[in-house]
Parts: sequence; C-alpha cells; structure tokens
Amino acid sequence: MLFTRMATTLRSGVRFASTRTAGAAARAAPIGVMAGVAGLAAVSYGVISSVSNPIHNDAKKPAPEAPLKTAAGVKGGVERTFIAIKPDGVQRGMISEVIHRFERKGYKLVAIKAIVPPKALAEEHYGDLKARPFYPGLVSYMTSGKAPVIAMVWEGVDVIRQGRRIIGATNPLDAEPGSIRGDYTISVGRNAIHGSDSFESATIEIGLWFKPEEVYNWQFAHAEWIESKN
Ligand SMILES: Nc1ncnc2c1ncn2[C@@H]1O[C@H](COP(=O)(O)OP(=O)(O)OP(=O)(O)O)[C@@H](O)[C@H]1O
Repeated sequence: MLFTRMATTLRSGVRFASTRTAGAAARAAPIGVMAGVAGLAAVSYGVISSVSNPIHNDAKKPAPEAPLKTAAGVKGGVERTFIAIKPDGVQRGMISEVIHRFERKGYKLVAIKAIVPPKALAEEHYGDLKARPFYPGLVSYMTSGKAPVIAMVWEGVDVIRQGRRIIGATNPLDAEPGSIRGDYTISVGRNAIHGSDSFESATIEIGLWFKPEEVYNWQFAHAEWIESKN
C-alpha cells in the first residue's frame, strides 16, 4: 500500500515536472531544443513507468483464495474441534475437569450433549481403525451404555492442535504430565477422551456427531481479553 502510494506520487510528480519543463521550453527554446526536451521527458516518464510496472502487474494477479470454511470453522483461523469424553472418563468423574481445562485456556464451548452412540456411529467414527485387532472392543466400549459419551464442540484459534496438546498422546504412557491423559490415565484402551487430529477430521466428526442446529454461534463478552493481537 505504502509502495503504491509512493509510486503514484512519483508518477504524478514526473508528469507535473515534465509538463512544466516542456511549457517553459516552448516559450523560450527553438523547435529542435523543444523536441529534445519532450524526448527527455518521454524517456524519464518511461523509466518511472517501468519502475511502476511491477505494481501494475500485481494488480493483475488473481485474488488470493478465500480461506477454507467448514463445520470446523476457518482453517488456520477460528477453528472448531470435536472433543468426546469417553465412557471411562465419564465413569471416573472427569467431565468437569475436561471442560475446565478447555475453558481456562480460553476456548469456547459451542455444542455439548450426552449420548450413547449407536453402533453405526461408533463404527463410522473409528472407521479408519477397522482392520485393527482392538476395533471390536473399542466399538463395544464406546457403545455399551454403561455411561454415555459427552460429545462437545470447542471453538477458538488453533483449537484443533491445542486440543490435542491438552489431551496428550494416544497412549497414556507416552502422554506428558500436565495433559489429561498424562495426568489421569494409564491404558491406551481406556484413555478417557478423544479429540480431532486435523481440520479435515474435525469437519467430518462434527458433522457425524452434531446436527448444524446443535452447534451455537455466540461471542464471548470478554473476547478482546482473550483473542486480541493488538
Ligand atoms: N493398541 C490399542 N489397544 C486398544 N485400544 C487402542 C489401541 N490403539 C488405539 N486404541 C483406541 O483407539 C482410539 C483411536 O486410536 P487412534 O490411533 O485414532 O488415536 P487417537 O486419535 O489419539 O485417539 P482418539 O481418536 O480416541 O482421540 C484410541 O484413543 C484408543 O481408545
């Protein structure tokens, strides 16, 4: 922007200077000299024009693509992630702890429900693990009904990646102390919580577990104290 303004000033400055020079020359100089001055002016204008050409070319570049927007929010901007407290997390009284950790970080809860997922939903959610030996056990543990799953959507800048950090590694024995799995769990088969691992997964999982009308758009009254970049 600054560069564009500078170039415009430069260009009009040269036009003004060359017109005045040519006008003064017209009053005082013979035709041969006038032609020389006009030529010089044309050359100078040409030089400045060529300096400004890259700006002109910039204007011809296609507009940058709009950021990708899905049920998971705006990729790289304010995103949404799917977080689920699994039945073992519910049995162990971890609901308030999980919500507390996301809230205190500055994230916003935009959807929540208690649900015993139908088998088809659990199977689809973990569809990529179908070939793994623990898959049938995983599906029956999620769908047993001995406790519901607490399904949630959390919103905020970088919430997908940060959510995974708050949760910790899949195998609790690899999860850092301070993460939920690191602090509360010791078995990969009972790791208490799920979080989307990418924007694409979040898009699919939010769509799988929630109808659009179950996800709320609302603003923090104190957003400027959490999200401002200054
Ligand atoms: N070796 C295993 N034995 C038993 N269960 C497992 C094993 N590996 C993974 N799981 C279960 O399958 C879930 C999905 O595994 P995945 O590899 O997708 O990890 P994840 O993305 O961290 O977990 P989640 O999708 O639950 O957040 C794990 O959270 C865990 O409950």
